[in-house]
Amino acid sequence: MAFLLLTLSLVGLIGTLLYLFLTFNFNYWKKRGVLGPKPRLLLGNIPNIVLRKRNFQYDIIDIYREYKGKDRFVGIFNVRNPQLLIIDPKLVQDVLIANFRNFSENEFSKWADKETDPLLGRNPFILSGNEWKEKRGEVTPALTNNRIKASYPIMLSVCGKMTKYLEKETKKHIADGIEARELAARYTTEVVSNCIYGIEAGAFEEGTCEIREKGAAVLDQSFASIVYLMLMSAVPDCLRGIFKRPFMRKDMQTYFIQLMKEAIRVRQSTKSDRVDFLNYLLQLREKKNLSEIEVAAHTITFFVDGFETSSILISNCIRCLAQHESAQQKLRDEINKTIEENGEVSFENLQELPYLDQCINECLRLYPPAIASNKMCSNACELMSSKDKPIKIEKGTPILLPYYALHHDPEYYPNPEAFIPERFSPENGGAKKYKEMGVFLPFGDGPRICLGMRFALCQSKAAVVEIIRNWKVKLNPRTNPNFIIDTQHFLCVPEGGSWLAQHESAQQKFRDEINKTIEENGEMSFENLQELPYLDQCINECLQLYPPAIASNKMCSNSKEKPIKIEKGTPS
Ligand code: HEM
Repeated sequence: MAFLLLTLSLVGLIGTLLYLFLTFNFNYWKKRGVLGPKPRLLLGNIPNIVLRKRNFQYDIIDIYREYKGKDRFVGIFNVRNPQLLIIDPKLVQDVLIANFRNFSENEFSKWADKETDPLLGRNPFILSGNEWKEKRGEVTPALTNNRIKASYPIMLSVCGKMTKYLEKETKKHIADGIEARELAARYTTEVVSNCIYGIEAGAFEEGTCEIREKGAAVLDQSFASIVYLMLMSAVPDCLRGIFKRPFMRKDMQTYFIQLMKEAIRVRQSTKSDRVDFLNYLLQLREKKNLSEIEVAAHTITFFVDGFETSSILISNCIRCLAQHESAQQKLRDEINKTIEENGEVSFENLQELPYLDQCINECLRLYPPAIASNKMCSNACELMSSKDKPIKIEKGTPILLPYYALHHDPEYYPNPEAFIPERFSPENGGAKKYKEMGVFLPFGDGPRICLGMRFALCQSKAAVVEIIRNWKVKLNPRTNPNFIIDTQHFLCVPEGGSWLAQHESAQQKFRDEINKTIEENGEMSFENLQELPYLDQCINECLQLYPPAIASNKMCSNSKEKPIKIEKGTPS
């Protein structure tokens, strides 16, 4: 009995201590005069990090909507940890640009470091202070316009491989069609392998592609890691070191270091002088005497920050165009006109195609791959509330910038759920207008703006051009037409995927018919020409769509009294 009483008292004591630990901070924002929803025990204000009934970002979007107009920011809790959610776009700009000195760190830097994560810990996204400046400074020259231009022919050659792959796949008649993100991931894997390591990944070949699998695994693991680190926010700062674990598995690190070594070996043995990323890294290694780990860390940046984000942009853009046939046709016309005039879509053309730019921007607005940005206060400072009351922000306070919620706010974007590329037309002020308002942030802004933005836009635009010029894209019925952010993902990925309806490109089907005839008969005889069924169908469809004689002007040749009196000579 005494033992039972003792056990019960102990359980009660532990329960009470745990309860106090989890809730003692719940008046943190109230004490500072910051508005905010009441947090729940264990769940805080972002319950779906734990419950996983929907993507936890929807919890944040709901709070944004509820508190918009009430103040410039909201005080919320992640489990028990106070965070400041910014609502006013002017304040978002302040955090990113004007007041950068006080918000220069990403919250992620609390969780990863060079000791636990030798490769990820050297990524500019994670670093802070002088180390961040140094590493960012090292990668920046590798992504100049000239280097991206030098990579453009490689991107075009990967585009060609993608088309061949699609031609093969469409003949297989898979009931569900082709999943757009899977297709785009093959493309970005091949581009990154070629541009960064100078080696072929074989991402469009039959069977498994090792680089693709490893690249995807780095990020799959990251989702679990994000959930883990959100939960670990509940742990006091002084205890965090005990729970630190690497985000990248040891075998992955070894794989990517080996890959980089092999790439360097091949480059040096072929004495190639390709002006690409690897070439730049080799020069940098010499100049700064970089270690193996440091060089490998730079290559990993592309996999971690660029591979998945770009494939999401490409697949979401194709999805939007598949759902909006007239936009798709308008884009195809723009591409075809450029090819007609220049014989190709050059690197310069790609930057200038206005409708392509609008489609990409509208897709980045609707579905920004990074749904929100998690910053951290790096120096204690004050932020002004809407009533001009200064609020003290402590060093280390997480600051949440809700990119998706801003992009979907009807005050800035009327009819925000609709795909309307024309919002970004030059006549409407283009993307610049929204950037200046602080409401268009797919790549962030300020000194920590995405380093790979131009590379990402170039590879994504090249892929979209390639697909749209060759294929009429439609969604397979397996695709949920409503875009619901996947519960399992921390980036803007649709639940269930975007399945593209399979149909052969008319051009390819036509080419196959001609080749088959020549193969069988050695030539295209006069008789063959009359008999080719698909040629006949194409010609008829074209005549129906664009009859060379737009109308016919006939004349009544007999005067008739009934039923309608038509005088002789009346044109009809
Ligand atoms: C469509 C594709 C991409 C999107 C939407 C995207 C988006 C972003 C966003 C939102 C940030 C954080 C900005 C902030 O709020 O602080 C970021 C940072 C970053 N991105 Fe990207 N990104 C893309 C592709 C790439 C690529 C291809 C690279 C390859 C190098 C890259 C490298 C980085 C790096 C290194 C950072 C950290 C910069 C810093 O902290 O100084 N990104 N990106």
